[in-house]
Amino acid sequence: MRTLRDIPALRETLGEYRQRGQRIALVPTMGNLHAGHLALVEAARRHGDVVVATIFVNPLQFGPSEDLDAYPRTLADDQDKLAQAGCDLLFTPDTAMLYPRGLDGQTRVCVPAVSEGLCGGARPGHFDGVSTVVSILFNLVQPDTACFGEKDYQQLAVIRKLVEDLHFPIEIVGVPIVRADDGLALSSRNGYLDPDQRATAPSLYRTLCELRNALEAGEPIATSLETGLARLRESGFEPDYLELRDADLAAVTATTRDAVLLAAARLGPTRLIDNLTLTLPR
Ligand SMILES: Nc1ncnc2c1ncn2[C@@H]1O[C@H](COP(=O)(O)OP(=O)(O)OP(=O)(O)O)[C@@H](O)[C@H]1O
Ligand SMILES: CC(C)(CO)[C@@H](O)C(=O)[O-]
Ligand code: BAL
Repeated sequence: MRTLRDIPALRETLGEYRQRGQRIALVPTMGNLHAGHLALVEAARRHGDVVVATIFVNPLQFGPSEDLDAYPRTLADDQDKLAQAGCDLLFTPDTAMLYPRGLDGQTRVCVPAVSEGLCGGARPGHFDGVSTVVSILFNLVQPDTACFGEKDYQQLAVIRKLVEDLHFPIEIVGVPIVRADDGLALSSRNGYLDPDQRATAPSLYRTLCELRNALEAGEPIATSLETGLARLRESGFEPDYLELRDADLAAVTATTRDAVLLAAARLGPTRLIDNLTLTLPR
């Protein structure tokens, strides 16, 4: 696996792939890789002839009081994992390479509606930062396919709309959530949890499972969500949101069948997200 840090070298190598007629599958990440990321690489291998991963902790998607500085940076370990997983090329630009005018002068991409509420409500400007960096990566790599995790359900919806609205000729592949044995969705931020918090963390998933069962059995939505929120608080979480939306993240109506439960909740300073799809009864 090659690791490249600058744009001209990236373009040269991508040009060689294209000359050979190879289809390019992209896996954008912020590093500190775990089995969830490696599932994206596996999906990328199925969809492309060459896999290009990126590691960039994007300052544009972090709020001023968020964990940009603390975010784990583990490049050597990530390189080993990616090479073993069959990644062909790793692009690891720094901030000056992607945003040469600085963050304030940077042109931004905003995907309306779907970026609002949920994580977009709790993290103002977050999805503009994601949409901007993903657009830059799409323009630089010009992949045939790009893989994103369903753990970041709203992010995946934002990127699908971005690709449609900006006419990027890229197939977006959503990859199912990879969980620990106790159900906790794998996340780089799980590393912030102390042992007690790590023992509590799976109750986010357990609460979503209980709620899904209640909703699929026809329990009323509002009271089920209230019970779920109370359960999270009893477990020690401070919820940002717990919502039921339709599969496209629009409000649920009387005719909605395919729905998704989405939650973000804090355990101490650590913010965890998770979601579960379900089918509402007729
Ligand atoms: N458990 C998981 N299962 C499937 N995909 C995942 C999982 N965790 C992360 N991903 C996906 O990996 C990609 C890169 O995510 P990122 O590098 O932010 O990792 P992360 O573990 O989600 O970190 P964070 O703690 O910042 O949310 C995203 O498309 C994300 O949805
Ligand atoms: C898509 C992404 C790599 C953009 O920085 C990031 O939001 C992530 O890791 O999910
Ligand atoms: N996994 C999404 C990146 C973020 O939380 O900033």
